[in-house]
Amino acid sequence: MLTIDELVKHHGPRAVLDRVSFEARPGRVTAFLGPNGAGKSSTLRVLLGLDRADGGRALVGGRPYRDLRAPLRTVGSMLDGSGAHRSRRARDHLAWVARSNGIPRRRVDQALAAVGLAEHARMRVGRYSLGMGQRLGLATALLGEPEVLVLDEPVNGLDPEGIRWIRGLLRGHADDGGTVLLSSHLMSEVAGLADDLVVIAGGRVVAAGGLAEVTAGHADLEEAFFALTDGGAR
Ligand SMILES: Nc1ncnc2c1ncn2[C@@H]1O[C@H](COP(=O)(O)OP(=O)(O)OP(=O)(O)O)[C@@H](O)[C@H]1O
Repeated sequence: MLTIDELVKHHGPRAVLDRVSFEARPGRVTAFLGPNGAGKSSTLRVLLGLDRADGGRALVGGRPYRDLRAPLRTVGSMLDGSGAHRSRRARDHLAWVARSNGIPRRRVDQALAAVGLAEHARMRVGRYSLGMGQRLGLATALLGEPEVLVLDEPVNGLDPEGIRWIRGLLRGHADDGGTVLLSSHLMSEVAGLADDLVVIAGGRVVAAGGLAEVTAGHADLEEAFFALTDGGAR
């Protein structure tokens, strides 16, 4: 369960988050949608303890991220690709992350297999394609078998087969009772995957609810998105 409650964030005099509130619930895939610069990454950075809010709260299972005892075993995340150094081999990177979070070493190969990188485990990350880097980022998120997944633009760089694969993976996680929050600025990416939508524009939540609820009265998800975000130009 993720709870974002009246979150406020300023950069200089500008409010980039203006009392943002929503929930992402277990057993559901929640898509966090908005045009470029809407405030998606800013929200996720506060949620994951990478940035401080100027007001409000962001909670993972009822606690602020910084209070989690074993964060990667509670919430797996992916922001900005794999997070691994280019000179590192994928397996060594994951082993290091596992060690730092008290995660059993056997999880390294399991996570690599889960994202289809078992055969490239010893390759240096600098030689990975964009899509392979995304898969490694996901392996890192899955490493601690967390209940919650928070993914910023997870589909970036994936080919159609990769997109289909990640959809199945996230669907399976939610169907097993997990909580999935993923951000996207592309409607087509989340159509057919998300159960719930949160639409943000100009730092404010402009719609939130079930897929059918948010898209009611619009021809499709894309039409709803443009209507809710003033064509993404806000
Ligand atoms: N460190 C910073 N200093 C100043 N402004 C910032 C900073 N970080 C973000 N912003 C501004 O905050 C606003 C929200 O940015 P954010 O990255 O959260 O948007 P986003 O919805 O994730 O967009 P995108 O889809 O392009 O990733 C933008 O106008 C951005 O320029």
